[in-house]
Formats: sequence, C-alpha cells, structure tokens
Amino acid sequence: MTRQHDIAVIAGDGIGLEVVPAAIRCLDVVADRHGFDLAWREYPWGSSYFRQHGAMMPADALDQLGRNAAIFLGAVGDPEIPDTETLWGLLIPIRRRFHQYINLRPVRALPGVSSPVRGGGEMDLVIVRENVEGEYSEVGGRMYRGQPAEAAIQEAIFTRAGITRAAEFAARLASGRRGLVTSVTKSNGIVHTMPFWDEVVAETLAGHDGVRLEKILVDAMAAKLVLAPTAFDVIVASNLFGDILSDLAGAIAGSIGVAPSANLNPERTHPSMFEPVHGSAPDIAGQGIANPVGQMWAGAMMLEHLGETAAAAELVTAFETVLDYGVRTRDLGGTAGTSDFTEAVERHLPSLPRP
Ligand SMILES: NC(=O)c1ccc[n+]([C@@H]2O[C@H](COP(=O)([O-])OP(=O)(O)OC[C@H]3O[C@@H](n4cnc5c(N)ncnc54)[C@H](O)[C@@H]3O)[C@@H](O)[C@H]2O)c1
Ligand SMILES: O=C(O)C[C@@H](O)C(=O)O
Ligand SMILES: [K+]
Ligand SMILES: [Mn+2]
Repeated sequence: MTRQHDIAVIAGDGIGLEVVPAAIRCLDVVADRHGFDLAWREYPWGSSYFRQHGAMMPADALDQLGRNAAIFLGAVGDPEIPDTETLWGLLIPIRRRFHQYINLRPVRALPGVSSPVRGGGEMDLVIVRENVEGEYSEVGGRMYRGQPAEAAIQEAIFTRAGITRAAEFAARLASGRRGLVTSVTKSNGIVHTMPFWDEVVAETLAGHDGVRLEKILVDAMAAKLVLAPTAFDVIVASNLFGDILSDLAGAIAGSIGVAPSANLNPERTHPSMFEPVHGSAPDIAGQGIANPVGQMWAGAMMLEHLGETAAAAELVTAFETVLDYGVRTRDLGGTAGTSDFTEAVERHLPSLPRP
C-alpha cells in the first residue's frame, strides 16, 4: 500500500486562498514522484465562515483537526473583521491546543533573489520563536469603556518551562549548524519578565558545550539584522519579538512572501502546523500576484516533519531553480503571476533526476 499522510488544509483568507492551492499542486507532484499520497482534507474556515456563522471555525474544529498528521494553513485576517476575532478565533487556539510551542522560521537568501540590504545575499539564519505564551496573553482587561477613565491592562506571562524548552530547542538546532544562539531580550526596560528570560536561557545553554550564547537587546537587534545579517545563526526570541524580527529578516532576504514557518509540537503528540510567515495581504488579494514561495517552503517543512526528507529537498530545489532562472513575482521585482510561478515549478520537477 502507498504511504498516505492526512493533511488538514485551511486556506483561510485573502492570498491564503491563492497560495495554498498553488503549493498543493507542487506538493502533489513531489509526493507522486516519491511514491506517497497526501490526502488533503479541506476545511472552509476563516473570515467567510465567520460572516455566516459568527465564528472562525465550528465548535468541534480542534477535534477534527487533531485527527490529521499535520495542518497546512494559508493565513487569516480580513479588513472588515477585527484581527482579534480572526487570530484568536483560529490561529492562536490551534497553536495552543496542539502545544505548538516552537515557531521555527528559517530565513536565508535564495538564488536569484536580491536583498535590499548589503550582505543580505549571504544570510542564513533560523528564528526560534516561543509560540504559546509571553506577550500573547488573554490575561488583562478593559475597564470604563468609552469613558474618560478608560483603561486597558495586558499581562505578559513567561514560564520557566516555556523559556527552557524554547532555549533547549534553539541550542540543539545550533549544535547541528554553526553553534551560535543569539537570545533577544529587553531586560533593560522590561524589569520582570526579560531578566527572567535571560536567566533561564543562560541556565539552559550552560548545559550545551559547543554552543555559544550571545544576548542582544531587541532594539539593537533590529539595527544589527539590517547592518550585519550574516552575523546570526539561531535566534531565540519571545512570541512578540520573534514575530517582529521574522518579518524584518524575511524582508532582508528579499520579501516576506518567501518566508516559511513551522508551528511545531516537538513531542508529536499533536499535529504541527505549517504556514507562511506572511498574512492574508488584503492589499494584493484576488489579483493573482501573490508570491507562493513562502507557502511552498512551508509545505516542504511539512514533508520533512512527516519524514519525507527527499521529497522536501526536491521541492526546495525546484522553486530555487525557478527563481534562479528569473521567474519571479512582483514583490521580488519580477512580472510572473502566482500561477506562472507555480506552473514553472511544476514543469521543472519532472526534469530533476528520478528519485
Ligand atoms: N498567520 C497568519 O495567518 C497571519 C500572519 C500575519 C498577518 N495576519 C493577518 O493578515 C492581515 C494582513 O496583515 P498585514 O498586512 O500586516 O501583513 P501581510 O503579511 O498580510 O502583508 C504585509 C505586506 O506584505 C505583502 N505580502 C505579504 N505576503 C506576500 C506574498 N506572498 N507575496 C507578495 N506580497 C506579500 C502584502 O501585500 C503587504 O503589503 C491582518 O489581518 C493580519 O492580522 C495573519
Ligand atoms: O502570531 C501572530 O501574531 C500572527 C502572525 O503575525 C504570525 O506571524 O503568525
Ligand atoms: K500565515
Ligand atoms: Mn507575524
């Protein structure tokens, strides 16, 4: 019998509806070449569903998703619906219910893609973003709404367990790479959580001979990423800092449209989720010009997670080669549409050596 992987697909909103089908076409070609099946189960959840049902997904959605080997997500977000509804109604509950506490975001220069920044053409780093706690918290509230005394409080929550596992993951990753972990902090201005972050990261890294730890304040980090993008190997950061720095790093690599991400449950007791770093991009949605590379690369990370390493590598080779040939979408200075680029990848795959 052919190997089969059940994949939950949530294309979601905006350009998610364009780049997800594009990536699926290419993933099906590599799966076929490598003798396995991807059984896509499409869930029509997101903002359209919200307009009809008043929720981003049905009440038993997480149970339905939990029956799959992985989740392949496009993006959620709609200009007419508060982002708190779309993110906290779908994306964040999935990350939390399935203990996807690592958000892995590799960023590297791709062939044929020019960086807006000096040295950006040689960058090769991975951001390990803490994905379920920190600044993203429901603890807090609003009071005296609409009155002069109105106030809002939002508490950040950092736990020893949460910091340790992010730092541990980063250290292991770095030991198989160039051996450097850069921890992003703000322990000068944020006096409780960030010194705690620094301490726990340092304690965790002390257990890893051969891995160097550097600590940098997030403001200085923003500047250094632009001025010296090759100075980094593995970056470990809190939920919010990791979010911001991953768009910055993606842009330095040429476009946030190429950046992939894996929301990982490292214990594999629950499905992990794979999506591009970018959002629903309402400014270009429906025009057929979105860059599908971030979604394809997220698909390759999913194959790797499923143990289909050779197929994953082949998909990456295919989109890299097509980029290098000069087929590029507008965000990369080209003229190709989403489907031109996708067809070029599909056409290139069969010319690769037979697996
Ligand atoms: N994980 C997610 O689902 C996720 C991630 C980020 C943002 N969002 C949501 O998406 C919506 C839009 O957010 P935003 O505008 O801040 O960020 P965005 O990532 O959607 O877009 C930022 C800019 O990058 C461009 N861009 C993004 N992806 C691109 C691609 N593949 N090809 C070419 N250009 C691309 C967009 O056109 C836009 O100018 C918001 O509702 C936000 O909450 C969701
Ligand atoms: O986590 C978020 O804030 C949503 C989105 O910006 C992301 O990077 O996944
Ligand atoms: K996304
Ligand atoms: Mn983001």
